[in-house]
Amino acid sequence: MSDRVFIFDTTLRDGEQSPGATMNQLEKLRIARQLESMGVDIIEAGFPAASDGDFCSVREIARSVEKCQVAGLCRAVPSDIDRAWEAIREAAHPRIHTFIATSPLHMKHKLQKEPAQVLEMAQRAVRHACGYTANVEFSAEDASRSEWDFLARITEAVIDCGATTVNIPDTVGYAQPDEFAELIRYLRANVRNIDRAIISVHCHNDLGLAVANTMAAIRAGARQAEVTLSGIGERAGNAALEEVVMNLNTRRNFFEVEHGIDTKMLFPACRLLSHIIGQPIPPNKAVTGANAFAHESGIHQDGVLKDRRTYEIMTPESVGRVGTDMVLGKHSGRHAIKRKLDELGYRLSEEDVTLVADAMKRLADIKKTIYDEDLEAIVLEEVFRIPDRFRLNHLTVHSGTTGVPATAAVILDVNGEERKLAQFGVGPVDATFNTIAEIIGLKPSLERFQINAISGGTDALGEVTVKIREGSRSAVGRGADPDIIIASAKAYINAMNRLAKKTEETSECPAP
Ligand SMILES: CC(=O)SCCNC(=O)CCNC(=O)[C@H](O)C(C)(C)COP(=O)(O)OP(=O)(O)OC[C@H]1O[C@@H](n2cnc3c(N)ncnc32)[C@H](O)[C@@H]1OP(=O)(O)O
Ligand SMILES: CC(C)C(=O)C(=O)O
Repeated sequence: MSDRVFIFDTTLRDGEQSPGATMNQLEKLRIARQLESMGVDIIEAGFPAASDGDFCSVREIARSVEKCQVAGLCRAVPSDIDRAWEAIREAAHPRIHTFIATSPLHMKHKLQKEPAQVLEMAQRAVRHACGYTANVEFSAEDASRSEWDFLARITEAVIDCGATTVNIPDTVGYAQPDEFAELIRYLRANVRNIDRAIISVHCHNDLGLAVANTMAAIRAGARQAEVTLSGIGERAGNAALEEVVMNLNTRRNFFEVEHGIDTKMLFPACRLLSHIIGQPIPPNKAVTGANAFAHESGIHQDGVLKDRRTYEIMTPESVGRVGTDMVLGKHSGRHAIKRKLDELGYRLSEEDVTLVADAMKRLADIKKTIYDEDLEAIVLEEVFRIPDRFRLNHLTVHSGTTGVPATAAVILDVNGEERKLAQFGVGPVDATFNTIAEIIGLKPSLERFQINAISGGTDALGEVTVKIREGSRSAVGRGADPDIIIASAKAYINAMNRLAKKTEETSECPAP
């Protein structure tokens, strides 16, 4: 058996099924590029038959990603498979991923089919997909609640039809680690041709066991792990990529398998995702949470001061959380900035480094020390921001205790045309948002407003996240600035841009 575990990232497909985690095409492309430079083996880019928007995103990712395989998910029906192939066929390494449920519950009540019909559909689907490519994955949805004998028969049948990866999902997060490992061992022992395919697992987190089940399955012989950044996904989510990879790394002697991930890119990738979907990383999140390497109590601090290994089983540096002695400020040059970006896990083009360097100099004029978090906020703001239709040119706010309502005067660039207006509000943020909304001509409801200080001190960058909604469409936006009212305006405008982008994408993506 191979000692290499393939990392299959489904942030852009199952991850996007997480409530509130919708991404637009450009954002998906950015995540895909980050995954590619991190060394992910397969990117599941979406479900092309779901919508024209999904189709276009998958096609764009397939066109631009070179090193990874790009998978498109589809039901076991010919029209879905055709659509998936259409979307991924320009990829350097395309993969069709087709699935059908195999548990008695799903077959009887959802598919309303007999097991024999499901078996037949699975075989036909794999044969149909193999007509397009030799790289075909088959998933037995709800495998962990399926009858083992039937699961073994369908697995053997799809391998005979040409499937090269067979995925065993714990679709509803029901399995227990020992039991799931036993299932993998059972399939290895009872599927005649199992050596012709890679066994994959795809675990959900309904009982908080997604990573534990994935690790147990790898121990039992699974050689592909389906994961998402930060574990986002349907309901309680999927196994978190960063946790699975750091289990493999930290307990290398226990698992005795290799993977191709550059672990220094884990933290930046999760931060990028968090920025894009507007969902902060919980402080106690393993590997990437703010507290994951923090030591609060005296005995722990004493131990760490004497030898970090007493309470740290991995180093923050190994997952891309760096704190070096190189401090950036207004006198820093391009080389230092580039080196720091590299340490932080951002592999940027020369053009993007220039954007970051210019923004850093502007910030350094008003803030003496630029911390890593400040630089990261600049990257997210300057490089990973979608092209703006609305841009803030000027903002002045008056507020205080004088009895005069807060007033905001805003100059916005709207599609290249300068527009100005002043409005009142209950407070400075309300006045600013009212004015911006009036200029743009949209009046979305504000569902979330959150502000965090990025680094310490009263001159810290403030990072604002907002979520707005207009009818069925919602969008999150972020903005960072040492002035929290400006950060709020940037976040609101960013959300407005993303709301507008969502409308454009649905109408822009033509069926091929
Ligand atoms: C576990 C997972 O994460 S699975 C992936 C989940 N992702 C998605 O569902 C993607 C988004 N989905 C969609 O956009 C839509 O559901 C579509 C386009 C796929 C299908 O839409 P519709 O044709 O309107 O069907 P709808 O979603 O209402 O019902 C699903 C149908 O597919 C059938 N079906 C479900 N899974 C499969 C499968 N793997 N293979 C074949 N048929 C299937 C269902 O039995 C049902 O059939 P029926 O209409 O004969 O009762
Ligand atoms: C389609 C499969 C892979 C899936 O997402 C699941 O079973 O959860």
